[in-house]
Amino acid sequence: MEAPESYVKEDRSPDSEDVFRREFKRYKAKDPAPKLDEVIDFETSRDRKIIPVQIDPKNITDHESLARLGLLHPSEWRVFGLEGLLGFLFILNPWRRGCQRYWVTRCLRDYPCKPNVTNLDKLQHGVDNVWKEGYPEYRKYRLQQGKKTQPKTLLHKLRWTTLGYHYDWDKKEYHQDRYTQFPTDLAQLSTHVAQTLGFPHYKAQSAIVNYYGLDSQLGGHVDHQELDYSKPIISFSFGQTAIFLLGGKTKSVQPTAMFLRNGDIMVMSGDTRLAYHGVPKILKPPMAGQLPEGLCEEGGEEGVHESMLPGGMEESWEQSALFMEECRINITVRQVVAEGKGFGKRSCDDELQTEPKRTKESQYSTGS
Ligand SMILES: O=C(O)CCC(=O)C(=O)O
Ligand SMILES: [Fe+2]
Repeated sequence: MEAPESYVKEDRSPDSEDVFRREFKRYKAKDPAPKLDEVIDFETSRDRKIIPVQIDPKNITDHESLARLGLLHPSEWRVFGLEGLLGFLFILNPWRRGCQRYWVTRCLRDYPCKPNVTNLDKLQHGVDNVWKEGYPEYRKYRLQQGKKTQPKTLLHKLRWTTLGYHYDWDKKEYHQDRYTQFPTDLAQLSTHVAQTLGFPHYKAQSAIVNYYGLDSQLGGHVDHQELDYSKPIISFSFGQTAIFLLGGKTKSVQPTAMFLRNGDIMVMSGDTRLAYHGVPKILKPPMAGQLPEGLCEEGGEEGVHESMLPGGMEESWEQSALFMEECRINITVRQVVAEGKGFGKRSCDDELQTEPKRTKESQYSTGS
């Protein structure tokens, strides 16, 4: 698979003039830039479609682990649903001070290392440690910005990393043998978030970490290759703000546009587990080189796991910060197979029947 210059994994099916696509194009447009007044903003939560959600205190079983992973006590989380989108949950930046840096650092420095899989593997000789090999050149590029003719660097070309069961983008499937150990910290984070939101026994088995530049998009798609639809997709956003479109089971459903900002967590379950979604735009920061507030915070709160404290990251953060000035990271965590079931059988036959018509193109395509 060739890495696209601009990250467009866009749907090119014949019925392309569908509502989802129309909205995608509208938000993607540069000139004129779209009006953003209809984009749902959970920060101000003014839209009448927004429904506040109460966490069931019975689900808060291990707030100390959540704290160690960098999250506020769930009683402080601001959780929302959206009218007409059953199973969708939005948690507005529930992180403790300074704790997002840890996850950003993991996504940049550690998760893209071998044996995990990245889009760069097929690009060239194979890169063992993308950050280590790519950062010096990237830094030089950024310091010389203005010379637009300069070719993009290796780090600019990093588009995704897969973890756990590695999604095969060519065959468009997971395979039981394409597996490397899922990172323990991310598994803990996902299972604790899932448990708190009422999804006990969640198994984080696979993740796609997406890296977006300021000109990147992710075309409309449904994540339907997992074999257990009864388990949610949990999405963690860091860095620059995205406009996220969440539609319905077909592309004829008018999608809802919302901002996904640094620190926000989103869950797609129930009806929205198989909904079309995509990212038509990353918003440029108000001032060039501006980091989201949460990434400027220095942490050091009590009860946070030692490895998450900035002490161990001080030197490296300066580098990560430079990169995050022009980047958005999203991690989507998935449970691929139901507990006790193998790869042979889909565990939710009911959902299978209601699955949307799939075209080859409606899945991830590289856009190249
Ligand atoms: O970047 C996002 O918010 C969405 C990512 C996504 O949909 C995916 O990786 O399947
Ligand atoms: Fe997705």
